[in-house]
Amino acid sequence: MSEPTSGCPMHGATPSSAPSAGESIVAEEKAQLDFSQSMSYGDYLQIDSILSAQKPLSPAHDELLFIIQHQTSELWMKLMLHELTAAIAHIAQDDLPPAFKMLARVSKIMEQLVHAWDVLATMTPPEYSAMRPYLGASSGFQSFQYRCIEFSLGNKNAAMLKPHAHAPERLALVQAAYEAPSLYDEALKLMARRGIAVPASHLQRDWTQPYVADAGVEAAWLQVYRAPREHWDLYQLAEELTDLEDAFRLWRFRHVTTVERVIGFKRGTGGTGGVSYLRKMLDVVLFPEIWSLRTAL
Ligand code: HEM
Ligand SMILES: N[C@@H](CC(=O)c1ccccc1NC=O)C(=O)O
Repeated sequence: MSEPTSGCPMHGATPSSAPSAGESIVAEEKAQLDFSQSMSYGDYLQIDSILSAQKPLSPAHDELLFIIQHQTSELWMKLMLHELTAAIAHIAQDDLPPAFKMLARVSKIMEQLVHAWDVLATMTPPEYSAMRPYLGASSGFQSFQYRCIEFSLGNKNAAMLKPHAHAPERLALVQAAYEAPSLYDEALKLMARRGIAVPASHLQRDWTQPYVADAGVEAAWLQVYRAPREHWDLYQLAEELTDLEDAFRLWRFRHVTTVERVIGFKRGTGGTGGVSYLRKMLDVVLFPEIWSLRTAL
């Protein structure tokens, strides 16, 4: 078993012979204390493997923050993808109530990641500069789970497959998300199955191509928003998509702002212009007609 990277705060405390108040409470509660024969908390959660996965490369104090911030984000992204892929599958099967539950969870996870920036923003430019040289050419740009999320939400771009070309298993996952209909594509197919006219160009197409906004699709959503009671679940779906894109926009904004406060306008380790690239990403609109219909309503 590998050692955890940090010590327990109580390490070194000597137990006294008389039972303490805490010990009496534990005895009264009859909590199980012997785990030599049964599965414990750490066994079930694989805590040893999680806590041995932080391997700072620099002597900088703040590198542990940086690593944990990214690792926890990747764990939340794993759950997001789990929920998102299941939600897409449920929509494709006309089974909306579970999809609503899953999409609401995805939005809450995204909100959680928005708030997570507050922790990272405690790192100052000199603190980050101390560890940045150790990052080499690595960058969040190469996160395969992040790319799967972008693709599942319809932001398709073939160039984003390239950083995964050297790792066939990961490439296959990103490629699958790239080739599949996105959440929005499935929402439009659902709308057509419900008898609302959606342009054929948006129902059967090469799903690897970036989504192009369309007046006919806006007209379709307008029918829903002009008579919500008649199309309640499509209306609810559209509002859940709005929640999700709203939260994602906040995440992008907090990212670019944190990056500017930490590295200014330096180029990114991933090779992009840095803040200039991330600012371009603020212009991405995932579900365009869901936003434009509001002006037309
Ligand atoms: C001090 C903290 C951070 C800095 C300075 C930073 C900087 C950058 C920069 C400059 C880029 C552009 C790509 C490049 O050339 O490297 C980028 C992309 C990215 N970063 Fe960060 N980042 C930070 C924290 C984070 C965190 C906590 C996450 C959470 C997972 C994250 C996820 C990403 C992702 C997913 C991309 C790709 C975005 C896209 O392609 O739209 N970054 N980051
Ligand atoms: N792109 C960042 C480096 C960076 O933030 C990073 C490096 C390794 C793993 C994750 C990272 N986070 C987001 O890009 C930079 O240019 O400083």
